[in-house]
Amino acid sequence: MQINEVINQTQAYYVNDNINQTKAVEQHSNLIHHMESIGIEVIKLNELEHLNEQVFTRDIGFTIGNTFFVSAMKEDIRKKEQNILLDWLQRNKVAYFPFETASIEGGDVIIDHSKVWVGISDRTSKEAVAVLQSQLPNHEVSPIKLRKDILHLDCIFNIIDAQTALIYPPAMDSDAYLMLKEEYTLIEVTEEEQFHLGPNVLSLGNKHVISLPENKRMNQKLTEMGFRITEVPFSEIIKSGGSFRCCTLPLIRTS
Ligand SMILES: NC(=[NH2+])NCCC[C@H](N)C(=O)O
Repeated sequence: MQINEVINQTQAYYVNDNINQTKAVEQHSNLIHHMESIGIEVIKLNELEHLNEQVFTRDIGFTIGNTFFVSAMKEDIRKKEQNILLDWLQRNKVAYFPFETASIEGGDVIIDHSKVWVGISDRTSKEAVAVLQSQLPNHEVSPIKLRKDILHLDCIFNIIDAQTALIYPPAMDSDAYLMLKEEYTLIEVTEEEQFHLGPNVLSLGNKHVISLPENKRMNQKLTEMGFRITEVPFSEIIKSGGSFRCCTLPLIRTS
């Protein structure tokens, strides 16, 4: 994992410093270890050395109800990741819906039962949102316009239990913010926490959340609200623009 080709703002910031690969691999293994230790079955796709973004598996697809949607990636380097996913889906006989035209990436798709929030970003288009809505007649798919410098919706918004969400309001359209405020108790993160991808925690259910040790204030606030925080170091991986949510892709949703 390295920053060779800059495809987002976080990478632009860290490109000279770049990624300590040994440390990145160690941090990623540690995340998997934590997940397995609480009974999550982790499936790893084949890794290809030259696919530097492959760790961000969240973006290549998403499950809604019983359907697995295969994303249409915007960046060429990431399109190559899809072959490995398609091969796995076919070998395991998992049916899927492939987005073929307009681009959409899983980091922009946040699912809450019958509500689906989709970031409109440089990576995800309005056209794709319309296709998604047509595939999901029993869901309400709502677009959320993101500020230009924001990569994906999950960099600024994440649902962590039935009624609570983390949010960085300045980076989204104000109408969308008001809509989300109606739905959730919103915990606002600071600019610095957003820069460190604070909202991109991994929510494991039952108020258990995996978060970065750097985001002390945010973690403390969550703890006070009754969440159980496991701090997992991920400093090398976030240099490429994604954190815990981006590095995971749930395959089964019960609702
Ligand atoms: N779900 C996410 N926020 N993913 C982050 C992906 C980061 C990756 N370097 C990219 O630019 O595509």
